[in-house]
Amino acid sequence: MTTEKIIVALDVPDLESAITLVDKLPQVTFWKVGLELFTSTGPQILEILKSRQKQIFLDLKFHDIPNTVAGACRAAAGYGVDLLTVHATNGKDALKAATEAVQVGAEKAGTEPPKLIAITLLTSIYARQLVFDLKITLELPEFALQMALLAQESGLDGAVCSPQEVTQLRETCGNDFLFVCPGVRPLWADKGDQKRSLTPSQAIEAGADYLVIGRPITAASDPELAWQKISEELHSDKSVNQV
Ligand SMILES: O=C(O)c1cc(=O)[nH]c(=O)n1[C@@H]1O[C@H](COP(=O)(O)O)[C@@H](O)[C@H]1O
Repeated sequence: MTTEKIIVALDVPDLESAITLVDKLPQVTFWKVGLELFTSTGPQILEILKSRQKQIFLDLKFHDIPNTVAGACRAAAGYGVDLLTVHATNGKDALKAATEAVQVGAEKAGTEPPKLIAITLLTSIYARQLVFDLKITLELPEFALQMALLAQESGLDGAVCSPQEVTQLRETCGNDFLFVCPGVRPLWADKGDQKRSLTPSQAIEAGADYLVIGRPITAASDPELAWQKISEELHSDKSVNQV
């Protein structure tokens, strides 16, 4: 297993903190820029990551009417990023429009289109919340599966799902569909707001193509040591890890 499958979530408030972290972790090849950092810095952070030859997951989780989602995807595809997110619950019309829009946006900018992936169900949601707050009566794994299938039928490249559901989703969607799994926690890390997590090696074993890991690395007192511990866990393929 290679650490190239780890995408580190650059969830920091400003450009200075982002650059400090990127420079502290030169081994990280794939960074995720999400809502906090992109809202704070705009595309400048993407240019900085590209100048350091990093792969970029632009996680803006678009959720809106088809025309608006398509416009946002067209613009985002122009940045030349590698992965881009929308919510599967946008529905089929918006997902199809988004799929076309990334092609158009990338072509216009003269760059490769990003792989477009859909959020199935946020990893911070647990089964009781799905029923009692969101009023969704499908069993949680079934709901996640239906959202992945909707994304696949709409022409997307993959989905974001919890590592707890990835095996089942992979079985149905097949190996050509990309699965990116956040909610990954080594045993020594705090779960925080993540409700459906597995350890890094369990997540890989379950069939994730990529793991997204943020705070266990970025909020650690020693991010380099945290990265090293996770890499060692993956290389030794052990899910049991000591502090
Ligand atoms: O799209 C995502 O990356 C995402 C989807 C999801 O269901 N759950 C989830 O945690 N994420 C993101 O993955 C990252 C997880 O960060 P940590 O909980 O700090 O490891 C955050 O940047 C979230 O925005």
